[in-house]
Formats: sequence, C-alpha cells, structure tokens
Amino acid sequence: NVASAGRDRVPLWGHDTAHIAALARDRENRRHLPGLPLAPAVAPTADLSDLAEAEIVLGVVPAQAMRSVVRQARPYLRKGAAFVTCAKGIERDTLKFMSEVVAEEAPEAEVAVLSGPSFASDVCKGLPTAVTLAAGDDALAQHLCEQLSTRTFRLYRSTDLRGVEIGGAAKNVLAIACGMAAGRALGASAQAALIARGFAELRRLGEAWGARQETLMGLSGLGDLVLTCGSAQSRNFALGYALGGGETPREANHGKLAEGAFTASALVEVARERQIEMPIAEAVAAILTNRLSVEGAIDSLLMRPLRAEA
Ligand SMILES: NC(=O)c1ccc[n+]([C@@H]2O[C@H](COP(=O)([O-])OP(=O)(O)OC[C@H]3O[C@@H](n4cnc5c(N)ncnc54)[C@H](O)[C@@H]3O)[C@@H](O)[C@H]2O)c1
Ligand SMILES: O=P(O)(O)OC[C@H](O)CO
Repeated sequence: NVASAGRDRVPLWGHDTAHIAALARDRENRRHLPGLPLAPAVAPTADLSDLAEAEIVLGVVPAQAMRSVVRQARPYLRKGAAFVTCAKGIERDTLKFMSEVVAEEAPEAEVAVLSGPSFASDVCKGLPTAVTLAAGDDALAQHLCEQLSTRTFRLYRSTDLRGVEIGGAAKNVLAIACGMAAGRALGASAQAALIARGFAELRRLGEAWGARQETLMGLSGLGDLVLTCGSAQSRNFALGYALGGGETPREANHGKLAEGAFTASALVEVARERQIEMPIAEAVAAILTNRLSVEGAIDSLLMRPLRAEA
C-alpha cells in the first residue's frame, strides 16, 4: 500500500496463486491484515512478467525464500532496476546476508536494503513509522527514499548495507530471548537487562563487520530491537513467550513466520567465525534446537563470569 502512493498501478506478485486470487477478490489480506483494504493501485498478480515495467522491486518474502524468488524474478527485471530486500535474516545454508543473496542471483540489479521498526499493520493503518533504506550508492539511496516515503512512512537513507542487515537479523533472535523472559515472568528488570545486553551483542557483531555506530544506534539497530523485544505483537517475541511458557520449539511457532528461529543458528555461526561472543543468541539457538532448556539458559546466562560492561 505504501509503495502505491502516487502511482497508477503497483503489481503485487505472490507465489501462492490461491492467496493472490483471494487478494484480488477481497481487496484485502484477510489472512494477515484483516480489515485493512488494499490501496486502489495495488494489483495482485501471479505473473512475474508484470515486474518488467518496475523501476523499483521490493522483495518481501521470508529470508530463506529470497534466493529462489530473486532467481525466478531475474528474467523479468528491467535493466538497472533497484531490488530492495525487506527480509530480516541470514540465509542458513550459505550464511549470507540478503543483499549478498540478491547480488548473486540478480547481478544486474541495484541492491538496496529496507529495515527498521515497523509492524506491517501499523504501516498499513497509516500510523507514523520511520525506517532505514541503505544502498551502496548514496544517490540511489536518496532516490529510493524520495520514491518510497509518504507522510506517515519516513525513510532515512544510509550507505551502510551490512550494518542495517545485521540489526534486522540479530534483533529477531534477541526478541525471542525477551519473549522467553516474559513468558517465564522474569520481570521488567530482566527484560531491560536482556535488551541492553542483547544490544551489546548486536553492536559487537556489527562492529566486527565494520558497521557504523549511527546505524547500530539507529532505526534498524537499536530502534528495531526495542520494538521487537518490547511488543507481544512481534512474532519473534511471541515465539519466545510460548517457549518461556513451556511449549516445545515445534509447538511454539503457532504457524507464524518468526525469522529469528531460522536465523538464530546462522547468526551464532557468523559471530563465531569472527570470534564475537553472543551468549544470548547462542542460548536462543541452543533452545530452538533442543540442546538447552529455558531454565538451563537462564542459569548459564546468570552464572557467566562477572566482567566489565562492554
Ligand atoms: N510483517 C511485518 O511486520 C514485517 C515488518 C518488517 C519486515 N518484515 C520482514 O519481511 C519478511 C517477510 O515477512 P512477512 O511478514 O511479509 O511474512 P509472510 O509470512 O506474510 O510472508 C510474505 C510473503 O512471502 C510468501 N512466501 C512464503 N514462502 C515463500 C516461498 N518459499 N517462495 C515465495 N514466496 C513465499 C508468502 O506467501 C507471503 O505472501 C521477513 O523477513 C520479515 O522479517 C516483516
Ligand atoms: O513480527 P516480527 O517479530 O517479525 O517483527 C516485525 C518487524 O520486523 C518489526 O520491525
């Protein structure tokens, strides 16, 4: 809906033809965003050739599906089109970030990343939202911000693609930990401690990749961490909450996409490769793979050696 502002026709492609037909018929996404009508310009389509006219393509699919979607889309992408990845995660099989996946699968496209604190329903309702758009070339980032911003959806530009991607991928994993603490009723103080120590992990990883401080402290880093760790509306937080309440990793998902569950192990591997300590993320990955209980994770985090705050 946001992307359609000021445009005559914005094709909305999806792989699930029944869902696309329902979107075209109902003019709303009854599955995920009931009661929020599609903007008139949005044209649901199952035909990828509809992308041929697009100067800007937004990739809004689960991180683990991004490669196959870009591969399918490539033959239809116009030369020089910008492909903006909106997925927050790391590809499990390759440990690659989304901008790398897009660059590998569609080398002719201009790659950009959109990330930041934004629940789809808030954006769709026209509530004020601010996020970061990063592209290697500042002029491209500025162009995309101008093209995609609306009065209520504010884009800040950046050239720090990796910093933006690290924030988006890490915050989902850390939000699972915060959800677990809430589900275990550990209290608001524990919650705040997890956000602060989680941010220390995100920042350490970002710095090891050369991410800029303003990115890590900004919308796509601290901003999205605070939103996702502090709201039951978050699917990652909700997954953690169910785990904290005693559900198994298999039960706790409730059929919703919680990207942190797919990215946790990859995040930990990426961190280990750079010798970065991420004990909270490690605990989440271990719980999700049934190597550790929630109780065991609490014990191991509380019993870590005392150290300087960094
Ligand atoms: N929902 C939000 O509030 C929100 C906000 C910011 C960023 N994101 C990010 O956007 C990405 C997508 O999230 P979402 O909430 O739109 O998820 P979603 O579960 O609604 O899925 C988005 C679309 O991807 C399609 N899809 C699923 N598997 C696919 C596959 N294998 N191949 C092709 N298409 C497939 C689905 O049919 C759906 O239309 C995630 O990485 C998420 O972190 C979501
Ligand atoms: O529902 P979540 O946990 O996927 O969070 C959605 C967005 O990423 C919040 O910025």
